[in-house]
Amino acid sequence: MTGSTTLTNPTTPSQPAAAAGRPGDSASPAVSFSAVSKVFPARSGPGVTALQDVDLQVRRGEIFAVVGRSGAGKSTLVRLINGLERPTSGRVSVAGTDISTLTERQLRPIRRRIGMVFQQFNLMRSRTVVGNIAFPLRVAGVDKAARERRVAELLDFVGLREKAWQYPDQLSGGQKQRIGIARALATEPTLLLADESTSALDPETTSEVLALLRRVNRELGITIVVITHEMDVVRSTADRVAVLEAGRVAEVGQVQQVFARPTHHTSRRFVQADVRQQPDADRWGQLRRQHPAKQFGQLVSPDAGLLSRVLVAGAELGVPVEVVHGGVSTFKDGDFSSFTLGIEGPEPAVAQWFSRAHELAAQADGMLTRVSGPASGGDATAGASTGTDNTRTDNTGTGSTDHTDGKAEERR
Ligand SMILES: Nc1ncnc2c1ncn2[C@@H]1O[C@H](COP(=O)(O)OP(=O)(O)OP(=O)(O)O)[C@@H](O)[C@H]1O
Repeated sequence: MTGSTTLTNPTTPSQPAAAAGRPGDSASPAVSFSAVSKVFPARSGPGVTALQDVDLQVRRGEIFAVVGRSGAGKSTLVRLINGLERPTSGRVSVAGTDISTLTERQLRPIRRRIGMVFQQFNLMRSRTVVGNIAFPLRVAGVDKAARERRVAELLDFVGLREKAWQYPDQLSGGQKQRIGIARALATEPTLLLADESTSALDPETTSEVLALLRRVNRELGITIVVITHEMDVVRSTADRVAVLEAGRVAEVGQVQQVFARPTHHTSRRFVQADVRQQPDADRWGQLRRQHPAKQFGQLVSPDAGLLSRVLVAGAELGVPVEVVHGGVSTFKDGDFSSFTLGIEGPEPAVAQWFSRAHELAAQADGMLTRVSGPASGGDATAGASTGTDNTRTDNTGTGSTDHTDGKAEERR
């Protein structure tokens, strides 16, 4: 039995290099969408535009998340990557091969290099765990001895060897998904598509499955595209994220960057739903009642050390600054801090502190937004986003949704 990280390839290496995503083709991205639109014809009328002018590149070796609300076009995007749908216009390439015009037969070796993990696991109830994992190997024509070796390796990798002869109905949801992942890895894919792979699981089991996906990426070097509507999945798992809104890419970037400075109103809503460290409307009201003499600033940054630097700047300028709300969120490769600060003192000194703190925040790839005015509740994430103009003051404390949306549209 080999160790958990030394998975071998039982399939015959008959696929063309570009399709398989093997070395020699290393310059091309794992997946590339160029001006892709997908329109589903309707019985009458213009049809449903599921994706419109999508330009995206998934880099080799990364975990790339696609987040969007129901109907945003996430599943259509996945189905275009594995060739189950064809673009109405534009080009979809997998490991450098344009798959938009390939026949079913030409698509087969490419699909073999793409593993799929599903929300509802899609295990065959009539087959044992071994039978389920071995199934794609049977289809690929792998002989019995190689199949058995591979299944044993995969069961070790996902830590479920003792379940080998059980049936799916005898497994918990998390175990089913780990078997689903083992099956997806059977033919040694270079790309894994995880479509809402944790949506049916409780939070603890979700963490286990996401940890397994991170191991698949780290130890096996497999590129992963994670489709989700949950920002905490993005935060804890992905390197980069694309936010889909009504079939268009609203925003794409490094996960921490998108959390720190979401530039589109849809991204802001997703971030806001996840970053609990920012006060909601009730908490804003409470803060203003507790600190009637204070002004407020919202400090966000991937650098947790920024907080102490802005506090020191306050001490140097004789402006008392204190943390009144906030905390640190954990990401795949680091942290993201969000603190609400209460600032007190005469206006020239406070303005001087804001100016200095803005500079410090910019140096730390973070952002400080000044929040003041009537106690009308707050929307700190939206406020933070408007604060890309560092000199701005959010006088409503609500993030002025109309204004921020307008800004975001300009930036698209
Ligand atoms: N085969 C189809 N025929 C017609 N319309 C479709 C088809 N597949 C998807 N659509 C439409 O395309 C749009 C995008 O659907 P898609 O399933 O890709 O979204 P989604 O983001 O995956 O949503 P969900 O999270 O609910 O699964 C929706 O308006 C949907 O109704």
